[in-house]
Amino acid sequence: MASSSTVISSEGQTDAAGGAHLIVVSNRLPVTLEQKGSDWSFKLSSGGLVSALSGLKREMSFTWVGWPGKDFGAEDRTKIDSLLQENSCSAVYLDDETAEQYYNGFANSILWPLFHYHPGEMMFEETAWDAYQRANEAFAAALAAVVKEGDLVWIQDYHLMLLPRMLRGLLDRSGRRGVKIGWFLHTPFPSSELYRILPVRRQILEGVLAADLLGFHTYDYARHFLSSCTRILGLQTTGESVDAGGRVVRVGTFPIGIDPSKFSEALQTAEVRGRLGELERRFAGERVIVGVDRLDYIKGVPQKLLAFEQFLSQRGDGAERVVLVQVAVPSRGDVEEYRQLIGSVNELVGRINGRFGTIEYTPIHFLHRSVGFAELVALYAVADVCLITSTRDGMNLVSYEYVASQAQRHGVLVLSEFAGAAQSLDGALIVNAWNIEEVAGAVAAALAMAAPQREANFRTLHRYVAKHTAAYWGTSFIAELTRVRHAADAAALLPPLPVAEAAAAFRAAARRLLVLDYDGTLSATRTIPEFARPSPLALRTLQRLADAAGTLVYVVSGRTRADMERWFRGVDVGLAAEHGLFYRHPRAADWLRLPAPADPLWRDAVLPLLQHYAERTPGSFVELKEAGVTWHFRNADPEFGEWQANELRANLERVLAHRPLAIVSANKAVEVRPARVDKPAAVRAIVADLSGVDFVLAAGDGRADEPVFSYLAQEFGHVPLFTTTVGRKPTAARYYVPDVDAVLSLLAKLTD
Ligand SMILES: O=P(O)(O)OC[C@H]1O[C@H](O[C@H]2O[C@H](CO)[C@@H](O)[C@H](O)[C@H]2O)[C@H](O)[C@@H](O)[C@@H]1O
Ligand SMILES: O=c1ccn([C@@H]2O[C@H](COP(=O)(O)OP(=O)(O)O)[C@@H](O)[C@H]2O)c(=O)[nH]1
Repeated sequence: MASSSTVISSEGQTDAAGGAHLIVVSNRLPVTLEQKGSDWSFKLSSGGLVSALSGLKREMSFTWVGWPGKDFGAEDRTKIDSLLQENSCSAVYLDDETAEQYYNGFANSILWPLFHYHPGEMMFEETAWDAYQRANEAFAAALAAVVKEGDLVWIQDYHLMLLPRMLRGLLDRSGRRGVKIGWFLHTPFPSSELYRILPVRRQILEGVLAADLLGFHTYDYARHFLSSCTRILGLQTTGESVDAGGRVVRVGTFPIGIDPSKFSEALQTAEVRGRLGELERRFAGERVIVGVDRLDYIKGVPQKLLAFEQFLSQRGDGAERVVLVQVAVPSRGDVEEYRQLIGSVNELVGRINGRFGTIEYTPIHFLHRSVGFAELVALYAVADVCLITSTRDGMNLVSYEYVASQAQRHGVLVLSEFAGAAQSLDGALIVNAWNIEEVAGAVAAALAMAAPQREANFRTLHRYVAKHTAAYWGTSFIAELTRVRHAADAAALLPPLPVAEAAAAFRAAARRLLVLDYDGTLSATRTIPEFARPSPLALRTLQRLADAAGTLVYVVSGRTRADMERWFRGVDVGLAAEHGLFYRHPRAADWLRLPAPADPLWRDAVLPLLQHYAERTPGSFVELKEAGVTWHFRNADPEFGEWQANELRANLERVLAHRPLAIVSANKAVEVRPARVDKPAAVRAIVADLSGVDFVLAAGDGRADEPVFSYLAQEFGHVPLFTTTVGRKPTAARYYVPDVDAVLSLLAKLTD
C-alpha cells in the first residue's frame, strides 16, 4: 500500500496505558524495506492487522517490535535499526532458514489452516515446530533486552503463541515481575474438537496462558479457547477466565475495527474523487460488485466466483449488466496451497468470463495484485455491493472499509456468517458462504434493494463502524490489561518451602506436629478414588517420622474411616476421616467423633438426587461414606460435569434448606456432610489434646486445606511454622512445594 516515511504520527495521542510504556509485538513489522543504492527506505505493508494497528498508532504511542521480513548483514542492520528507531519500530532478526520454517512452515502451514477449519491443509513437521520455538525464543530474548519493570507488552497473533511463556520466564528470572503481558488472536480459535488434532496442543495453550489478558474478536472464539483449556489441560474456567494453576488469566472479547476517518477523508481528496469519476464513467450502465481479499483459501474466492456464475446464469436476456471487480492481493506464495489456489481461481475466472462475456462486456475484472489506497477507496465507493464470502475469517476489515466508503451510495454489504464481522455488523445481508444458491440469491436481493432500505441498513452499519474503531479496540484492550490484577502477583510471590530451614527447625524441636492432607498431597489424584492408595515409599516415610521421638503425624482426609484404617494399618500416624468428623490419635485404638449435629434421615432425601445426576452424567458416580455422601465427576466430560455440578448444588440447596448439613464444592466433586464438620474443626480438636508443641508443619493441596493453614497461623504463630500448599497458587499457606513427590522428599529430609 501507500509508501510512507513515518509509520506513526503522534498528534492527539491518548494514554490508555495509564503512563506505562507500551510495546506491541507482531510477527511482521508493518513495513517492507527497500534498498536504493546504499540507502534504505520502506513502505507500509498490507493486511488487516497492519491496518488496525496503524489506526491505533494514531491514538496511542507505542514501540512496535517485529521481524523486518528478511535477514540482513551487520552493516545493513545498523542502518535499518536507526531508520526503524526513528519510526518507533524495532527489529527482531531471524536467520532466513528459521524465518521460513517458522512463518511458512509452522504459522502458515499448521496453525493457520487448523484455526480456519482446514485441517486437510495442515502439514505437521518437527523441523517447522523447532523453528517456531526458536523464533519465539528470539522474540523473547529481544524483548527481554528492552522491556522495563512496569511496561505493558501486547503480543499479536498465532505466530507468537509461545512468546508469553518464554518472555515471562526471562522476566521472572531477572526480577521484573511487574510487567503485564497481553496477547490477542486475530484469527478464529477453532472448536476444541478440531484444536485437539494439533500434536503440540498443550505447549501452545500453555504458551499463551503465561499472559495476563487474552483477547479474541468474538465470544465464540473465546469460548472455544476456554473449552480447549478445560478439555486439553484440565483447567477450571469461567466465562471470562482460566485458572492456570492458581494464576487467573483473563479472557475477553475485543472486536477490532478500522480508522474510518481515513476513508471519509480520502473521499474528499482530489485524487480519489478524480479516480471515482473515472470509474463511474467506465462502469456507466453497469452495476458493480466489489471483492477485496488476500488470495487465501479462507477468503472463499472460488465460492464467490461460483455464486457469481450462478447469479449470472439465473438472469434473463436484457437484464442490466453486472460486473464483479475482484482484487486478489497475492499472499503467502511460498506455501503450496496458496499456489494451487491461484491456479484454480484463474481457471474459474477464465471459465466464467468465457461463458458470459462479450466483446463489450467482461463480467469479472480480476486484479491479482494489491492496489494503492486511493484506488481502493474509489473502488469501494463506486461499488453497489461488496461481496465477502470467507469460509472462515477472524474479523474481515474489508467489510468495515466498504461501509466507511459508502456515505453517498449506501451500497449493500453481503457478508459471510463465517467472518467474525458478521457478529457485529447488523445491517449486512448475512449468508452461508458454502451455499452457492443462497449467496447468488443475496447478490440479486442486494442489487434489487430499494433506496430507503439501503439507507436504513447503511445507518446501522455506519454507527457501528464509526464507534468500534481500531483505536477503540486497542485502547479497550490496553485499558483492560492495565486493570487486570497482576495474575502473577499472589502466586509468583509465594516462596518455595525452605527445606533445609524446615529440617533444622524440626531437629531443634522437642515436640513436633505434622498435619498432612491425603489426596493430592501424600498420593497423586487418581481417576478412580480406590486407586489412590499410599505408596510403600509414602508409608515408610510416615513411619520414620512417627518413630522420631516427640513427633505426632496426622493424616487429615475426606476419605472414610474404613479406607484410612485399611491403608494406614501398622503405621503409627493419627488419622482424621470424613473431613475430621472422625479422628484417632496415633497408636490409639478408638476413633473420636466431632460433636456434629446428626439427622439420620437426611441421606434418604439426597441419595436419589445424587443418583439421578450420576445416571445422567456419564463418568460420574456417588461415593457413600459413613456420614457423608459425595458425587464425583472427575471422569465426566469437564464442561458437562461443571454444568451438572452447578445444577446439583442448586437442587441440593433447595432440598436441604434448614437441615444441619453442609453442601461443599470440592475438587471435581460435590459433597454433603453434617454441618460444622471441616478440617480445621478436626485439627482444633486434635490440638486441644496436645501441649508443648514447638514445631508445626502442614501440607495440603485443596480448598479444604486452606482454613487449616489459617487456623495454624493463629494458633502457632509463636513456634516455627511451615504451612505449604502443593502446586503454586494463591493460598493461606506460607510456602509451596510443586507436587506429591516434593512432599514425600521434604518429609524424608526432616528425619535424614
Ligand atoms: O502478513 P500475511 O501473512 O500476508 O497475512 C496478513 C494478515 O492476515 C491475518 O489477518 C487477520 O487479522 C485481521 C485483523 O484482525 C482480521 O480482520 C482478519 O480476519 C485476519 O485474517 C493475520 O492474522 C495477520 O497476522 C496477517 O498479518
Ligand atoms: O491491495 C490491497 C487491498 C487490501 N488491503 C488491505 O488489507 C486489509 C485486509 O484485511 P482483512 O481483515 O479483510 O483480512 P486479512 O488480509 O487481514 O486476512 C484491509 O485493511 C485492506 O484495506 C491492502 O492493504 N492492499
